[in-house]
Amino acid sequence: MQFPVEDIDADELARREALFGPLADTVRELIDVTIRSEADEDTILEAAQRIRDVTKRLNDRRCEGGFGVRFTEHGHMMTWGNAVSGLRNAIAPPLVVEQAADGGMCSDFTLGAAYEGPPGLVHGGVCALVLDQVCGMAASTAKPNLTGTLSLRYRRPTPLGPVRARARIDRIEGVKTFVVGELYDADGNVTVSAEGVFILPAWARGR
Ligand SMILES: CCCCCCCC(=O)SCCNC(=O)CCNC(=O)[C@H](O)C(C)(C)COP(=O)(O)OP(=O)(O)OC[C@H]1O[C@@H](n2cnc3c(N)ncnc32)[C@H](O)[C@@H]1OP(=O)(O)O
Repeated sequence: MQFPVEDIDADELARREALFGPLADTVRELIDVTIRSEADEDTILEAAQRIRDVTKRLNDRRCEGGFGVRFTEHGHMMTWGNAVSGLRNAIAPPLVVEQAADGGMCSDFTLGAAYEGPPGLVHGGVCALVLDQVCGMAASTAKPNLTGTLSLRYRRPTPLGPVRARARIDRIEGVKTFVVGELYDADGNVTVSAEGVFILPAWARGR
């Protein structure tokens, strides 16, 4: 795995965040309204054409593959393509994950129409996606641990709307970090609980 270092200072980092963050926010709104719009046919056809035009312009210059995980010269990590928290990723809810008082990780976020599975409810795969990220971050505060096994118990449906995710380390055994986590609905009920084994990969040992 490559982790490129970009030769940019804090001002340039802030400039890029202020440029690309609102673009992703706008596209996220677009995704939501693409699902929910009840505009007339002409409006929909015009919108599709305009989106094609602007997509073509944005495509003129782009990086190869995904964004990757990049660092600034001062060690700031840019996970801007991340599917759950990426600043430039419009399909990310996005999650802002913070350290909780118990030393684990916590995030409050909203899952709208783009994350639906059963009517009005969050898709089970989206619950897994979010918990993988938050459990992975709890496991990776010191070293990069990859998901080896993630076991989920779907205890009750997760309604679309405000959701909380929490995760913390249960124990560490050699290269394996065992993590537990939960999703909560707006009333504070646990909807999904997770147990994960996160592994410090062979290529990262001794680094
Ligand atoms: C900060 C950002 C956080 C982001 C979080 C997002 C989380 C993610 O999405 S990560 C991406 C999804 N995960 C992956 O793609 C991982 C794919 N798998 C792999 O790369 C490898 O199989 C990997 C790294 C898990 C293990 O490979 P390797 O490093 O060679 O392990 P290896 O040396 O064989 O085994 C080490 C130990 O782990 C155990 N182990 C290996 N694989 C697994 C597994 N899948 N589940 C449980 N335990 C495992 C072994 O039994 C061994 O245990 P012990 O030390 O007791 O003998």
